Amino acid sequence: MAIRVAIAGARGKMGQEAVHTVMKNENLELVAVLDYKEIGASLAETSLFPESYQVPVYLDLKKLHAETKPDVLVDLTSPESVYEHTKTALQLNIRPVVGTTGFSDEELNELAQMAKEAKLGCIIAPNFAVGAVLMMKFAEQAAKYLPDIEIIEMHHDQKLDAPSGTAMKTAHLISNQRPVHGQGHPKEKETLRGARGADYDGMRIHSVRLPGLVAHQQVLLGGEGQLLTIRHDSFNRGSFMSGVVLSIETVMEKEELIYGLEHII
Ligand SMILES: NC(=O)C1=CN([C@@H]2O[C@H](COP(=O)(O)OP(=O)(O)OC[C@H]3O[C@@H](n4cnc5c(N)ncnc54)[C@H](OP(=O)(O)O)[C@@H]3O)[C@@H](O)[C@H]2O)C=CC1
Ligand SMILES: O=C(O)C1=N[C@H](C(=O)O)C[C@H](O)C1
Repeated sequence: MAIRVAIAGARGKMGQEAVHTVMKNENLELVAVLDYKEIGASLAETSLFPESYQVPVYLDLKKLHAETKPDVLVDLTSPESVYEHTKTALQLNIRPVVGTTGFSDEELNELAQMAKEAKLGCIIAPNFAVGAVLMMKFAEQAAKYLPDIEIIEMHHDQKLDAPSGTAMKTAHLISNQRPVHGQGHPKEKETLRGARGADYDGMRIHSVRLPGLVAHQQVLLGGEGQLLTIRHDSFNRGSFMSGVVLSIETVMEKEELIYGLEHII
């Protein structure tokens, strides 16, 4: 039987790609989309999708659930709405697959507790691209040997959160491998605020936003007389789709929250 999928954020850059991916996959059925603006009764009524996409649009997740009974909610919305969507989905027995970034640690902990109590799968993946997951894992390993690290993430200029979820996840993985320590000269002083980037346990994160970019990150690991650079580039949003499908399939088999695609690939 096909997995019944609902998508929140279907009009967005990732959402549109995800809609096409689910529609084309015979093991998945797109039963509804969740929006927060009046865009018509069905996806086909928007100019974004073909006439054949007769997928109902809901403004309320509870109503969506009552009428279309999805197994999974894929969230590709905004940092402002994702926490409430995920919480409500878990309360309604819908398994969340979340690509939206911008969670606080407290929110992640609370959702993990909810998923555990409900024995419900929930996957939160800051990056669905397999190459990006490898980049993070390689950086985590390399940090044992080269613990002075700066992360440079580069994204399109429509991105709402900084640093990116991927940079935060990378820093989180690396921080398990290296002692917290300051980097650069102990007496260094910024003459322009922000010049040294954000500080994550002494590691520095720099966020670049430019038109033309999609999603790119490099991790710079410095040692005496040497530099290791680990870089990943997503050139289009198709790069994320195999991870979205894998997450939808896998979340059906899980009974807890999983944070990061590295736990399921
Ligand atoms: N995990 C991963 O691999 C990836 C994650 N992302 C993350 O996914 C999220 C979306 O990215 P992207 O597609 O580029 O962003 P977009 O801004 O292009 O799309 C977001 C869409 O969500 C809609 N939206 C906002 N709030 C709600 C709501 N409450 N209910 C339903 N829809 C809503 C927006 O509508 P409107 O514009 O009208 O406000 C918009 O159509 C971001 O957090 C981004 O960081 C992105 C790429 C890969
Ligand atoms: O907003 C984006 O585009 C992306 N967001 C995710 C993030 O914040 O890491 C994943 C990817 O980098 C694209």
